Amino acid sequence: MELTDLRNRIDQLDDELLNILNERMELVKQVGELKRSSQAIIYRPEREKQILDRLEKRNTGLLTRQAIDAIFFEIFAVSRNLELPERISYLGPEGSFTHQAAESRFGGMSEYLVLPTIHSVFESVETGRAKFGVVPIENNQEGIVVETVDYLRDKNLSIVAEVLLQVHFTFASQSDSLRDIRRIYSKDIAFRQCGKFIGEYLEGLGIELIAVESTSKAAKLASEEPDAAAICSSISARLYGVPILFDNIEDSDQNKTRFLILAKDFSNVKSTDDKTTIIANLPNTNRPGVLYEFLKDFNDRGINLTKIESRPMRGESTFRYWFLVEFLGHYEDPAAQEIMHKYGTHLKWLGSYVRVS
Ligand SMILES: O=C(O)C(=O)C[C@]1(C(=O)O)C=C[C@@H](O)C=C1
Repeated sequence: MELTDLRNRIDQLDDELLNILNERMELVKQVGELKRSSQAIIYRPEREKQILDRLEKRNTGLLTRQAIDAIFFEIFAVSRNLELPERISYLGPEGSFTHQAAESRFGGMSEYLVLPTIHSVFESVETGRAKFGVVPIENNQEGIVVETVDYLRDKNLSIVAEVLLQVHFTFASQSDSLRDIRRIYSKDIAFRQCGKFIGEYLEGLGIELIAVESTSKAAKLASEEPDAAAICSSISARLYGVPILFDNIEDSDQNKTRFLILAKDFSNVKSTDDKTTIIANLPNTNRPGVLYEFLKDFNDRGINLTKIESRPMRGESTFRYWFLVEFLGHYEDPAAQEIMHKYGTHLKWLGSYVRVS
């Protein structure tokens, strides 16, 4: 077929797609009306997963699961906006990896509130300025983001969903020569994740490494200072117009960051593959065997623990800890319920949500 013929055929299909999408939106609008009259929750990640899983099974064409996810997450985001526009806050500035994570779930059309700290994201959701908040919780090379973990304990927000993002760093600077660069801005975690690149290319050049709150702040600073560079995401380098000198400079290509979507008083319906996050404030953690017995309770019930993170009890003179614990399954599963009842107020349930692997 000739190019014009192909394009004519594409135009015809786009017309059909548009009609079908509008037809879908008519139904979504009715769902929205039903939900509003019963005060039901608009965002239903487990329903979205069900749709995506079903489509993947039916799919016989060229689209990969990743492509189906990308297209349909955008459709869901538009649908939710039609049902009820909801504001989403995220750890900024614009162009941060958290921004990317937020857009992957809430699409390009949602209203976003860009906030400077993890604390301010928690606060915006607590006060209702945003319906959802997006924060990083861990990186698979670097470990936990302690600020997020500590606020999960101290604030009263629920986990709605998790997002996994493959992280790539770029080295961007207005300077064409590495010898003219005097300082590099980035987040401390990013400096550590790009250790090999820094060692190979920048050692001995007397360059100062300056840690700032986010990699996009680093890009912004590098856009203002010609003798500076940033280790940042490629979106933020582009956003601030800083030329990229090297791409994918991270030590490991397995580098993934996990983000959480938070909301107030939120609870997901069970899906086929859930994860649960709780805080454990165990009594008498200094008595031998307390932690062992707690973990054994999970093992005895066949519950797969996926994470246990110790954090110090602040304001005490001894070394005592509380734990962030994650396990596979939903909070409503009988085995999980048994543990929740056994430990009562010593456990705080943060959320059960669709697991992303
Ligand atoms: O099924 C619903 O509950 C809807 O609101 C519809 C819909 C969709 O677009 O399919 C939109 C938002 C929800 O997160 C899940 C699904």
